[in-house]
Amino acid sequence: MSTIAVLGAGKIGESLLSGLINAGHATEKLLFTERYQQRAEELTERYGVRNADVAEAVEQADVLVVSVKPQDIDPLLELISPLVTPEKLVVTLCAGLPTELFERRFAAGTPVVRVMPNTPMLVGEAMSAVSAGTHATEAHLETVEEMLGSVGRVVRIPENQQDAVTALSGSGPAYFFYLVEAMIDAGILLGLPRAVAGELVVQSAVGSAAMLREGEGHPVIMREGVTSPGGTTISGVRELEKHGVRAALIDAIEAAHSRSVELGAKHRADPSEGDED
Ligand SMILES: NC(=O)C1=CN([C@@H]2O[C@H](COP(=O)(O)OP(=O)(O)OC[C@H]3O[C@@H](n4cnc5c(N)ncnc54)[C@H](OP(=O)(O)O)[C@@H]3O)[C@@H](O)[C@H]2O)C=CC1
Ligand SMILES: O=C(O)[C@@H]1CCC=N1
Repeated sequence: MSTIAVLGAGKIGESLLSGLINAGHATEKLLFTERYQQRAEELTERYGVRNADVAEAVEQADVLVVSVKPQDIDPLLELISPLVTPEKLVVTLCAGLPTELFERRFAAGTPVVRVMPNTPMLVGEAMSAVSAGTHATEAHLETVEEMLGSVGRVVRIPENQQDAVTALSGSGPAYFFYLVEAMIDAGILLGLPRAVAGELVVQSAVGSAAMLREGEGHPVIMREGVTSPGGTTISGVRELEKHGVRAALIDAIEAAHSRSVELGAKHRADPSEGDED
């Protein structure tokens, strides 16, 4: 079992720690670094995982998971670049940041794998997409896939698709939660108690997700199955169309993509690559 250090245990770093522990990863084989002592103490208390300073984490871990905000990457790289050797595997979860940024900063030959996961990792239902950097081998990819496979599903993609994946499945849970929030508000408007509205909406979401996962048809076919002629659903769907909800979702995901490109632009060897949007 590899020793994994999470560098920056914020929301996604904590999701990973929690998901790995739930999946049976030994807590002694997990480490994390954090900026603030209070946050570090909370996490150690919650998960029984050891907080380390950066030097200790880099020395002791086989796999270094970089999970700070893209805006915080430079100071972290300053600290770890002199310490990381090519025997380590670096896994970056940072939106927008290309593997070549890490490769430029680390010792020649250091393997880097870029990953875009999502927070359902917390409950073992993440969707993660992985891309190998220049020096990452099949064995490195398999190590990452094994780690992420224990907390959800994993696909391999070319790195030039990572910004799109970030917008779609990285940010995706936020859009589903937003929809659920809005539907619960509608229940409240119609006079249902909040708890009842919440249960109705969440179970409807879970049931719909299960049908989608079973893959028994295209989402359009499943929606048609709910939409009785002259019935209630078509009245609702007409409002969604009138308000341009489909276009709004497409625009939202396109905007998230642009932001991912923008976050990476200043770190690319050729910054003009970020100018496409
Ligand atoms: N949240 C999500 O759903 C997803 C996030 N990601 C990516 O994961 C990364 C983290 O995102 P998220 O978890 O949301 O952000 P958070 O801000 O919650 O987490 C980042 C954590 O890293 C800490 N940190 C910053 N610099 C250092 C440092 N030098 N050493 C140790 N700890 C440090 C931050 O501390 P402080 O609070 O003081 O800033 C914070 O606790 C981002 O790059 C994001 O793109 C990828 C997929 C999904
Ligand atoms: O909002 C963000 O930037 C991160 C990346 C994908 C999900 N959360």
